[in-house]
Amino acid sequence: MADFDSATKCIRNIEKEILLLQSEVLKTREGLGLEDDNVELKKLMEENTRLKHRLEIVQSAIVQEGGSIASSDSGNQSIVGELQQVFTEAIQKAFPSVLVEAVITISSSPKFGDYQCNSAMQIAQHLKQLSVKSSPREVAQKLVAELQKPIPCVDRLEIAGAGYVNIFLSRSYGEQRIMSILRHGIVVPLIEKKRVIVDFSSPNVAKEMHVGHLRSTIIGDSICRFLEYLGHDVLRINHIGDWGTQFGMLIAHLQDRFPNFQTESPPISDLQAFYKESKVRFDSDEVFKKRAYECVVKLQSGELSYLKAWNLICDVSRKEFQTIYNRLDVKLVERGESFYQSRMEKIVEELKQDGFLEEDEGRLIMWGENRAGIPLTIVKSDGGFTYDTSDMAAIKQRLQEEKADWLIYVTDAGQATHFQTIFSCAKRAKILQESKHRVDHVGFGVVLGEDGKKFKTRSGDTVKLTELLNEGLRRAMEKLVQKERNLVLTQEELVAAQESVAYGCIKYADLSHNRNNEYVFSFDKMLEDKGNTAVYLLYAYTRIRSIARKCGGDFANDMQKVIDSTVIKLDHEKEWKLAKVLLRFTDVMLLIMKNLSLHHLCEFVYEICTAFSEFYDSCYCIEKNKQGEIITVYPSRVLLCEATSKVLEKCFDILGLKPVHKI
Ligand SMILES: NC(=[NH2+])NCCC[C@H](N)C(=O)O
Repeated sequence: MADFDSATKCIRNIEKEILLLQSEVLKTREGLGLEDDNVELKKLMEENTRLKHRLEIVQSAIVQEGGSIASSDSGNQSIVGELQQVFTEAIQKAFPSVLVEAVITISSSPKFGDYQCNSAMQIAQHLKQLSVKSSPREVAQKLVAELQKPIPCVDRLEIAGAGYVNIFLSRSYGEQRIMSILRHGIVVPLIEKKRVIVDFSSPNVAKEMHVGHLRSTIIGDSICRFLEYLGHDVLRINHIGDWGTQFGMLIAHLQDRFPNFQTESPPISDLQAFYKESKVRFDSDEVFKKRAYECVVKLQSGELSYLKAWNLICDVSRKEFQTIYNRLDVKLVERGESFYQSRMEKIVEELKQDGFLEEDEGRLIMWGENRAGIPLTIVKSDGGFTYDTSDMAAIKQRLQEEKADWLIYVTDAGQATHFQTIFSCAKRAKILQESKHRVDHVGFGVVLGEDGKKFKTRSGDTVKLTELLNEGLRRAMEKLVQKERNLVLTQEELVAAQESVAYGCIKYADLSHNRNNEYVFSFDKMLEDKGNTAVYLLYAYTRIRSIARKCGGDFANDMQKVIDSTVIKLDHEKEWKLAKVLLRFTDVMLLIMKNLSLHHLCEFVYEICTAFSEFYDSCYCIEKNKQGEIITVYPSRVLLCEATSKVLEKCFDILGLKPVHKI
């Protein structure tokens, strides 16, 4: 592994060098437009030749390093990455004057191969600009001619249509890779490890934790699982709304309702009702309102009995949130808005001093770069801080104190502008540096009911999450009983299956939709056992797991022995098709790294399960006689099942699904 890491580092350095050299070559080439008698021209041309020569040396070094990685038994490299590299090199050799990186896509139909390189058209365009006439098909031919040396993962290349290069994967390469998954497990893709802070869930104290927060919880947790799997150092932050003026009225109301709250814990079970009561008083009673404001000042100045009252109120919500997190198995570190109080004071002073704040009708506002969009309100006209202030203090704390390289915020898409402005202001204030930091606002659409309207109960109230999860459990059990699973499973197994299905389907329904779109919450749909649902996948997985068990002998008891003594052959079309899907795992991971959209992983898992079911329908893994006794077991196929279950397991882990042994 150490060798592997250093080889990758080396490649990365070389790649950087190449980029630098390429840009220099470009600059030098631009010099070619100078008049003939320009003395600089000769120098530049010499420089150009020198750089080109240097580029070739670096490229051949890359090929050597790349070769050593491909031949090492890491068994889990990105196929798209490898093809991209080989094709880009071929482009550079065949068309040295063109600076185009190869684009590799997955073919839309098997007749176009497994992968495709469609760069010939782009290259032809570039050549045209350089006054070289060449059709895309000719370009493709030249490219393929350049690719005569065997590429480890490729069986053959074909030119099709207007100049597409169809790439067919090599079966023996596929067999080796599947064997490697069995021997060494799935190797984590090689990427630079980062310190990432994911801000998600983040409900508000004393207010409803609603389906929007549930979406944030599910998506955020899955993103964390994904990043943790890749080996990043992840801090999961629950940025709860636990500060602000509403605490004034809550504390004032608490003092009246439970005067001895300091010694006896007040029995507030329904904090939302308590909130509503205090709000009614706040809106109708001037004396109460005045007292509420005084309470805020006392709380913010840190007076003990006020802090105590505040904590009591937060505790009620905290407990409610925690039961939801426990049920969904989501881990979070609470660090609410209150955490930033002193930091808000500090950053306001700094922003003032640096001249970033402007007065606007008594408020202090801050514009982002180029004064685009709407400005942040940093200080309200009454001197108070806002949501914007806390996010400015938070971004600074996360980048400077926590030394994060990457910040992710998971909230509804409605907050996109807020975060873009925060990022923009943080750049202006030199807190955020684009060259050093990555920031993402991971937005998502609203949750709708089956009627296409905002998700509400029949009576029009917000749906309580505890009740929603309870309904999930009830409906999951109904489904299991319908399938007569209660007759086969023990009580314990049945409950395990119920929880796995209920929470699994709620999470999966959310994750499998493109998060940018609104999404219709429907228990009926998510509990269907056909189609891209958790139920279908959990059943498929359990079925795959049971195959080895049914084979008995070493298959059931000592899989390692089978792995050590079997050579996988993927002769049947359906075996090969399934294997090719499995081998896309790394590329799916790398895609999600870019766009943090987990529906790609759901589509991938679904594709694995459908490819598996095609394989299982056409290929015997076990043959039985009429009496139902096993007469033949096909070890290679059983191993393909084993590899499939390994890949599925990883994906389920990332999606937060918990498969059960029996279902
Ligand atoms: N750093 C942040 N602003 N995180 C998101 C907070 C979400 C906010 N509490 C809400 O309910 O909408």
